Amino acid sequence: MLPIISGEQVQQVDASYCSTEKISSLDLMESAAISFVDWLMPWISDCNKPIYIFSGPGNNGGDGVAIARLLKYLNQTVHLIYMKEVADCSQDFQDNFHRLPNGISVSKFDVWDGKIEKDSIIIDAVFGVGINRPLEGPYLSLIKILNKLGGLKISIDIPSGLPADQAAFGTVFKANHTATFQFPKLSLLFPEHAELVGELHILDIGIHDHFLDKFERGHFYLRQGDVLAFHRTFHRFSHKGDFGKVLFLGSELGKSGAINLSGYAALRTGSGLVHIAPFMEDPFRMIPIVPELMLYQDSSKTSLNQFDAIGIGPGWGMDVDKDYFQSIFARFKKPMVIDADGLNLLAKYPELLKEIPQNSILTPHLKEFERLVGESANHLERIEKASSLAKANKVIVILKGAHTLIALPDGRKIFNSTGNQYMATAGSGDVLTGMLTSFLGQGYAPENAAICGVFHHGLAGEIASKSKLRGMIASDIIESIPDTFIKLNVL
Ligand SMILES: NC(=O)C1=CN([C@@H]2O[C@H](COP(=O)(O)OP(=O)(O)OC[C@H]3O[C@@H](n4cnc5c(N)ncnc54)[C@H](OP(=O)(O)O)[C@@H]3O)[C@@H](O)[C@H]2O)[C@H](O)CC1
Ligand SMILES: [K+]
Repeated sequence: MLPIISGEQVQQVDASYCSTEKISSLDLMESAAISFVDWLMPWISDCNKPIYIFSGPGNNGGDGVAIARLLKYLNQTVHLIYMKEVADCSQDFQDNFHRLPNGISVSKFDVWDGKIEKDSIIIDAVFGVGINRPLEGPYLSLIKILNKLGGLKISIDIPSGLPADQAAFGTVFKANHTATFQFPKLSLLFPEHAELVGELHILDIGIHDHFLDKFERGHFYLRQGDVLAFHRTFHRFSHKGDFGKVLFLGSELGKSGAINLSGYAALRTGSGLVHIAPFMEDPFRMIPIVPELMLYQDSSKTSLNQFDAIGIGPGWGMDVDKDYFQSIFARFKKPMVIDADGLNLLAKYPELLKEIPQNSILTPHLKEFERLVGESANHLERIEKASSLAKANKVIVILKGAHTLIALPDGRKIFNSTGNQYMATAGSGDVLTGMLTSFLGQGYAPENAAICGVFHHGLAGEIASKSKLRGMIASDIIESIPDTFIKLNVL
């Protein structure tokens, strides 16, 4: 998995990479500029819109100047506005400035006429990871002007004004797209920064992952190439018992869709046998959404250990009896998945947290998480609280949302890269519960089940939303689960 290093460590990684590869920092800036232009050109080459690049005094500004040159070579109309005397800018900025070809309109900000043609493309290269204080003076004036404009606005590496590892501390450029180099900076993953970052793109500039390893500080980014290694393989003699027997408890009357979705998702994730146990006097009267689902009647006296994994919480409501809830932890001694009202009940009876079997997986969304651990000032605090909850109770906490966080009991924090806004639909969480429970039931180590469940869930959402967009529903996500295994070549 890709380590997410701090903004300060970026310079050290650059230096280590440049000295090992025997290249200059200017060469690395050139790689960054080339990767940016290669990424940008396919979707702007036909529109022929003027491009305005705003360059600050550091290497982020230097990237902007190098990009101005490359775009000019590609016959684009480029305006470069720089902020500080060239002699006071970083060396790589200066070297690039002196390489600018003719035909680019170049202005210093304090004498710039302030005109930006309608429908232009704005590229923000004012500050990168070197920002160390809130914007003020001309920088603040500029970003305020740019934030009022519409159109396509792209930040290089990080929206200017946003610190790499903390919550925003003042005015920040509002990008529609952020193209960040090599790895995502932590603050780009915070939900409260979504409006500043826009769509996030990670551009490879050639620095191999192992240059980041020695700076690793417990945060990781989960990419497609990482996931295969977490999967179990099965052979042609495997039978349905090998694929696990799982159970979903619950769903009060009127919410039986929840366990149906979880159960159906577990089947599509590969579970051999899937049972659902609706909270009804006669659970056998329920007709499951697919005939492959089996019905089960639970009582607070019977052991659940015949199952390989169970999922609890979806559709429960808050009327569930505390003794019944508590009995589950005594009757099932293996890792389980706890979601939705299962989490709300834990918030109501926090003394039960200690009774949860070790390595169980808790899957709160932000609101459920707040009920469990209280309010957080920002996502940084939330990430730390999730990690503390995981460590203190020896459970895995999956904090759902864009870039879902997996907080492991050993302190590692993993951010997911799959999924999109269309997954914010009723039942999406029930599907995740089903997938996680399925992986646990298939004998995956809980950490691997969490990683695979979260990644495949997001990927299934991406695949399903391609044709459905806003009309995507949770059942569509389930129908796309098999395609995720095909895409990852997990056979
Ligand atoms: N491997 C990579 O990811 C590469 C990244 N590159 C790019 O380089 C930037 C980081 O460049 P750096 O020069 O370290 O930082 P910035 O460009 O963000 O600028 C820092 C300078 O700005 C001053 N500063 C900081 N905050 C403010 C502020 N609020 N107002 C005014 N000035 C500010 C600071 O100087 P001070 O002495 O004034 O503190 C710095 O001079 C990275 O983001 C990438 O875009 C490389 O191109 C190559 C590879
Ligand atoms: K920037």
